[in-house]
Amino acid sequence: MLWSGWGDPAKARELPEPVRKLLHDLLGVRAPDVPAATLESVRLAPPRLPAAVLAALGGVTGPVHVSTGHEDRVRHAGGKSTPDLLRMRAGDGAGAPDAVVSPGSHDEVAEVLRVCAEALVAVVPFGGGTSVVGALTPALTPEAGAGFAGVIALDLGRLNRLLDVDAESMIATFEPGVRAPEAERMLGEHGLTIGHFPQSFEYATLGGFAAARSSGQASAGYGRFDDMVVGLTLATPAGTLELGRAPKSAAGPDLRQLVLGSEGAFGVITALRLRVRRAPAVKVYEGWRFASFAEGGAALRALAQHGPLPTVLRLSDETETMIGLARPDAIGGGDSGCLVIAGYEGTDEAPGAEVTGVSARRRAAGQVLAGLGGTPLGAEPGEAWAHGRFSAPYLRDTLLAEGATVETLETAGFWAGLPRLYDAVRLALLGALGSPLVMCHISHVYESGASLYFTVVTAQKGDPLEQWERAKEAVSAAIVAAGGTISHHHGVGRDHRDAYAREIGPLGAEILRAVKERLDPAGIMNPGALVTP
Ligand SMILES: Cc1cc2nc3c(=O)[nH]c(=O)nc-3n(C[C@H](O)[C@H](O)[C@H](O)COP(=O)(O)OP(=O)(O)OC[C@H]3O[C@@H](n4cnc5c(N)ncnc54)[C@H](O)[C@@H]3O)c2cc1C
Repeated sequence: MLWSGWGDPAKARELPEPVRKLLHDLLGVRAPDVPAATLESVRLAPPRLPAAVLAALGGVTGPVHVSTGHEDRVRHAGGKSTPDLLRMRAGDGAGAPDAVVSPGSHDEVAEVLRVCAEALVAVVPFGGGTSVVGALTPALTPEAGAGFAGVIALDLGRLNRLLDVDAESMIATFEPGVRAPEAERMLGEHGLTIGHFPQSFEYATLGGFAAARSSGQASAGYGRFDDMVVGLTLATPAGTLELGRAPKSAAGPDLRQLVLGSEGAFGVITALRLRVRRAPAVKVYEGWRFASFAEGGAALRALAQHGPLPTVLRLSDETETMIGLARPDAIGGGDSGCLVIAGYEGTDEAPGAEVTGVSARRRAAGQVLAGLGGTPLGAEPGEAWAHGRFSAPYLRDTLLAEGATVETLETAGFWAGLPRLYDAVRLALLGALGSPLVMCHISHVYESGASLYFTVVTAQKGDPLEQWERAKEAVSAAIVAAGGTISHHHGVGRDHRDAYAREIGPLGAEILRAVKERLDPAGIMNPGALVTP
């Protein structure tokens, strides 16, 4: 992973000429005066951890799995939000932990937590490091500086095994540090899939998906990640929680839901039992055009409420369609109207395929889309989307280097309130940034509502971090005021913490604090994330 950007540097993307021209002519983007920092030049505070603590941690994991090296600290200094990348490009390593510790088992995790609680060392569980909500940077917030002897990143990369496949119950048990492609490869050997394909698929881990309540591009067919977790193990400073002994239960509130989305603030997920599906034999993706976002939205709602649901269902608004963002390999060559991508995964061979098979669902969904004003565009847009589905984030690095800030943000609401939410976010962004390019799509649908996912591109003016923070504040306030949730799938971290507290109200925030105090009495777990200290 590129330390100051996204992904494999070999996959870096050139900016298509029409996009470059648009940026310069329409948005007034100009290349920054100062070149981006090199890894070696990133400024870090001297590591604070006392030698005795480092020795105790090394005694748990083996000294080779405790690092205070410059590169390790830089690589764990934050996630991959645009502010994180701007800080890295400016050589600002203030978010870096004092050490990176890599445990190899649940017991080692539990023991590291014990050592850290005793020595008052803050612990940041670190999966793939792809958080976009400031969930990995406690050192940047005053509450983490105060009172702690230091901060460690607890890198879960060594917990990378598939532990068990129960083919009868269709459950796979994983360690949390398995990256998504590796999880799919291992399950593929059993003819199975998780079906979770977020845009961060190449680098994010299963533990991170659970801890941040992630949702993937095929959520219409496979569900959100939190729907897939049937059981888990959580190591906390107060002991271990084992949760989930049946697919559903009426035995009181479901404590799994307290762990899902807990973002390392309560403990460390050390094992996950996931509901899995048969790997699809057939995958078909296609495009449809609607005249407007409202008409396309009505068609998606009909599919969500009355079926049949495609596996992938995504609707771009007019601006996103015009730019061609759903087809990142051909960006700049967009079209008019609003593009829908519908994908169908499964088989045509299994019993009942005449109703639930790929062909049957595609035919029936096609009738709904056509009946509600959609024009079929055939396979080409669908295949272009599938081909470029993980490549858009690479463009962000190119845009940052050009002097444009590009960032994404998302929310969700009930169908009836969605148009108001859409307008509120757009207005907040236009008000805060002048004349940015604002694009939106719907890619997660439910019977009662959907998510809205915005991509914003703007010329950098003054300090780009401050510029974005102001815009983000305005948007968060607009989302809360318009009745949306502060996050459908990115999570809370530090960036959304205050808005989340407003969303759940003072009593809700107190409940969270009480849970944290019980599981993490010393307050060492990812301080400042999720829960207002
Ligand atoms: C380019 C890009 C595209 C993205 N696309 C999507 C998308 O399509 N859908 C989506 O849902 N998200 C997306 N994200 C956000 C991000 O990938 C998700 O939040 C993902 O779930 C994070 O996983 P991770 O392994 O990288 O976790 P990290 O970023 O390492 O950690 C995220 C949070 O979880 C905690 N954590 C990690 N592992 C554990 C564990 N084992 N136990 C306890 N806490 C833990 C961390 O402390 C942190 O608070 C995207 C991010 C980027 C940069």
